[in-house]
Order: sequence, then C-alpha cells, then structure tokens
Amino acid sequence: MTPSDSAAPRDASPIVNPEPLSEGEIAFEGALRPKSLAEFVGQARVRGQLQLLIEAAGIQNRTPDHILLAGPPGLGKTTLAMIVAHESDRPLRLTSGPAIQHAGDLAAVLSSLVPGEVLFVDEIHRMARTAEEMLYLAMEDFRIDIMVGKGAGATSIPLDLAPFTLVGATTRSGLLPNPLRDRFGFTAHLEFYSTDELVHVLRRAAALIELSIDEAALVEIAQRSRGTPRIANRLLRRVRDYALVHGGRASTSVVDSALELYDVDVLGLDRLDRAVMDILITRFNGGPVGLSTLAVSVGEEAETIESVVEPFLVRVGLITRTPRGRVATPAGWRHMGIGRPSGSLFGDDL
Ligand SMILES: Nc1ncnc2c1ncn2[C@@H]1O[C@H](COP(=O)(O)OP(=O)(O)OP(=O)(O)O)[C@@H](O)[C@H]1O
Repeated sequence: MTPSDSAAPRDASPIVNPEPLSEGEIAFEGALRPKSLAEFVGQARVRGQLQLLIEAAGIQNRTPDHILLAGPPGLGKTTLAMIVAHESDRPLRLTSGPAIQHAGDLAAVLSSLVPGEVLFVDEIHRMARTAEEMLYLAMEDFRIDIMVGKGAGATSIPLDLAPFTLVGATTRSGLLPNPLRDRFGFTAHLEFYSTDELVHVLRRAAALIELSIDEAALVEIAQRSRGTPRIANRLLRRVRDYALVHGGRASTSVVDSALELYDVDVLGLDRLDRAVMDILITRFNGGPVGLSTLAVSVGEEAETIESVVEPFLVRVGLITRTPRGRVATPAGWRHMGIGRPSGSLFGDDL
C-alpha cells in the first residue's frame, strides 16, 4: 500500500500510525519482511491453514484457492501474500483497490497474468463496483466478459484467463459484498500480536539491521507497539537512531529516552491519545462525553478520534463506550496518574 492511499487522516504524532508513512519506510519494511511461513512470527492458526492450502495445491499441481486476508493495517497481510507466492513457487503481481477504478483496469491486469500467478489486491474493498462484478466470474471460471460498444449494439466477448490465485487484503471486511467474500476459498482474520510475539519480531529485525539491543529493551519496545509489527519495527528504527547518535548498546534507558522524544508512552499512547484521555478526565470528570464534543475539545476530526484513537484506547481498557458517550475506566485514570473522585461511574474497587 502507498502512503497516499492511507484511509485514516492522522497528523499528530504519526509514529504510532499503523499505516506505512513514507517510501523510505516501505523500503525498510521490505528488508525486514519474512520470506517463508516458518520465519513469519505469530498468527499460528493462520500459518497452519495457509501451509495446508499451499501443500494441497502443490500435490494436485493446481493453483492454491483464492485467499482473503482481513485485519487492521500493519499485521502482515502483504507479507503473507508474498509468502504464499514464494512458498508455492509462483510469480506475484501486486496491485490495490484504489488503483482499480474501472472494470477496464482490472481486465488489463487479469488478461496479462501468467499461468499460476498470485495476484495480490491490497485494500480490495476500495475497488470499483464494476470491477468487483468482473472479478466474480474471473475467480470462479478464470474467464471475463469484455463489453465492446455501447447501447443497443454492445456485445460481450468472453476472454479466457490463465489460472491464478487471488489474494485479497482488507482492513474492512464488512465492506466487501457477500458474492465477492463467498468466492474466496479461505479467509484469514489476522489478530493483534502479543508482547511475546512482538519481542520475537523485534529480535529478528534487530539482527537484520545489526543492532545490539538488550532483551529487556526489546520487551519495552514491544509493550509500546500497539500489538502491531509495523509499529514495532518503526519504534525499533527510532531506538537504533538514538543509540547511534548517543553511542552504545540499546538498553531500556535508551528506549525510554528515544520514545519519550517521540511522545510514545509506556502503553504506546501518543500525544493525541493522551490529549483525549486528559480532556476526558480533567474536563469531563471521566465522562460520559460524546464523540463530537471530545473531538472539538482536542481540536481533531471526529473521524480520527473514532477510527484511530478510540479503538486502541478501548482495546487497552482505558476507555469504554456507553450509550451516553465515552467513559474513562479506572485503568484509564490510573494510567494518566490522576486520582479518581469517589462516586464516579465505576465502582471504586474496579
Ligand atoms: N508476523 C510477522 N513477523 C515478522 N514481521 C512481520 C510480521 N507481520 C508483519 N511484519 C512486518 O511488519 C511490516 C508491515 O507488514 P505488512 O506490510 O505485511 O502489513 P499489512 O498488514 O500488509 O499492512 P497494510 O494493510 O498497511 O498494507 C513489514 O515490515 C513486515 O515485515
């Protein structure tokens, strides 16, 4: 995915944005990408399922079934698509939903595939509707109908395609029409990574970039990475820079100093996350408060708060959503280091 495709606007402290930020970062990520399922950390269930799918196709000498990879950005969907192609020893073609704005764009890609090619379509939910419809037939019968002419004289010419495997990636599987979703032989839902898994990702990345780092420092970075390998690798890069400039091995104090510089706290909250927590607690006494009021109070778009900030704060248990608005949990008060007044919405012993 290219940086300009990013769906979520986010200007404040982009270091914990799970989207790739720049071409430079994309190149850095490329160098760290695991090349095989064995090297891919975590997602054990999905790995096992993909392994089976690839091996079964290999035994029958056919293209693997179409695969849908669903989950938040930065969890490894592109990496897995590359691994599928690599492990099944097939060429890979990369494109994305936003690049397919007309059925003709898709027809051009599909008709130029070589037999057995793996076609990766990132953000498949953003493809044009007319292209989606063309894809149904292509996935099912390896065939498309090309419309020639307009109006009463229009005719459709069938075109046979080389057999291919479609790997679609989406952060919004709910937006995919059912007929498209149903045509994937296998759907994998990627989960956020545990701290242990992220330590593993980071250890591997540190070795690849030849960074000497303490085990405790890896844990410290992992805990601040919001369950996301892309963010973990990005924080590691900043820690590497800090260690380079200030000299010496990357220790926990180097991690602390580097990430303090970038406003990433011990749970991975950035400046905007903390601003939301702070306003919720200090101005609204922990809530409940409505989304738009909260957004205006921190000077951010409501969409950014709803799609980027809030899901993470809810996931780590610092706020909850109630019918009357957002409420800071006891853990939220504690994390902000502010004593909770008695008689607040939650019981005191929660
Ligand atoms: N399981 C993993 N093990 C090791 N590294 C990983 C893993 N998952 C992701 N990464 C690393 O994280 C970075 C981002 O991964 P990737 O580009 O595959 O994410 P994505 O889910 O496709 O994101 P997007 O939806 O934004 O395209 C890459 O550098 C990749 O190497």
